[in-house]
Amino acid sequence: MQAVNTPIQENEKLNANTNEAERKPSGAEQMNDSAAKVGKTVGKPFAKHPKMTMRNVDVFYGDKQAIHDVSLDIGKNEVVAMIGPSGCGKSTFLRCLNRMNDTIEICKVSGEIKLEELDVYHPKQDVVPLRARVGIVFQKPNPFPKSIYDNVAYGPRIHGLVERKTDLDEIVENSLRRASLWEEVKDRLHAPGTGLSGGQQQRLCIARTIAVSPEVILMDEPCSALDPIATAKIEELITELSEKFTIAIVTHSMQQAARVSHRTAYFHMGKLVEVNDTKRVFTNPEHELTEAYITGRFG
Ligand SMILES: Nc1ncnc2c1ncn2[C@@H]1O[C@H](COP(=O)(O)OP(=O)(O)OP(=O)(O)O)[C@@H](O)[C@H]1O
Repeated sequence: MQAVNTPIQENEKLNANTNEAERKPSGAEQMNDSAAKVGKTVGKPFAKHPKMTMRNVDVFYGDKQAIHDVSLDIGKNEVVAMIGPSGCGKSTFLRCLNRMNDTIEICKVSGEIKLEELDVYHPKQDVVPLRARVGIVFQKPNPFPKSIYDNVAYGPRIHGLVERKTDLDEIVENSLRRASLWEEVKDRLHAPGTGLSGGQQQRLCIARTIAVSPEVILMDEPCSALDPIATAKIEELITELSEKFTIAIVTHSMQQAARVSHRTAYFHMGKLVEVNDTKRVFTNPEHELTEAYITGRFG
C-alpha cells in the first residue's frame, strides 16, 4: 500500500526552501528595533489543499496601516492559530476573511482573499452568503435576545435552508449536539439564550454559526471571557469541529494555540513574521521575534 502523507508532511514539502535566507537572523536581545527585523514571512505559510488563500493583503484604517503584505493559506480541515502582541493586527486580519471590517468606513483592504475560487472582496460579492460560508464566533458570547431554539434556527430561516418545521428541528438538534450543548438544554429549548452561563452562551453561538453549515469558522478569542472549565470545553469542541470545518482562531493564550491548532501564525506590528507547525513554533521557532514572544520577552 502506498504511504499517504499527512497534511503537515504535504505542507512541509510545499514550503521547503522558501525562506532559507530568513532563518534565524543573528540576534540582539533588544526588541525596540523589532519592526526592522520582521523581513519576509518565514516558515510554512502555504497549504497543499487550501480552503482560503490570502495574498499580499494590506489593511489601512484611514492613513494608518494595520496589516502589511500578508500572504497565508488555511488548509482544508486545518486549525490555524493567530498569535502576537496586543495591537499586532490579528483580529483585523481575521475579520478580513469574511469582510467583517466592511462596517468600518475608514477600513480599506487590498490584496487577494479567496475562499477556494470565490473572490471574497469581489465588488459583486454579497456578504450575506459569504458569511454563511465563513462564519465567525466573537470574543464575548453574543446570543440574540431570543430563545435557545430561535438563536440556532435564525440562520437556516433567513437563508431559506428549510421548508418544514421537522427539518428545522433536526438542524437545531444537530447543531446543538455538535456544539456539545444539546444535553444541557434539550429540556429548555424555548428559554432565553441569554439565561445560559457564559460558556453555554459561547457554545450556543457556535451552534448558531454551524447551523448554516459553514465551510470555515473564524474564532476571535472565543474563550477570553470564559472560566478554565468552559474554556476546556470549547477547546475540545474546536478539535472535534476541525473534522468537518476549517478553523482560524485568534488567541492570546499560547497554551490554547498549542493545544488546538495544527499551524500557528505569529504576527508582529501588522506583519506576519512566522507560520509553522504549531509544535515547531513553541519548541524551536524559526524567527527571533517569535522566540522573543513565546519566551515572554515581550507581548
Ligand atoms: N476600528 C478601528 N479604527 C482604527 N484603528 C483600528 C481599528 N481597529 C483596530 N485598529 C488598529 O489596528 C491595529 C491592529 O488592531 P487589532 O485589533 O487588529 O490588533 P490585535 O492584534 O487583534 O489586538 P488585541 O490582541 O489587543 O485584540 C491597532 O493599532 C489598532 O489600534
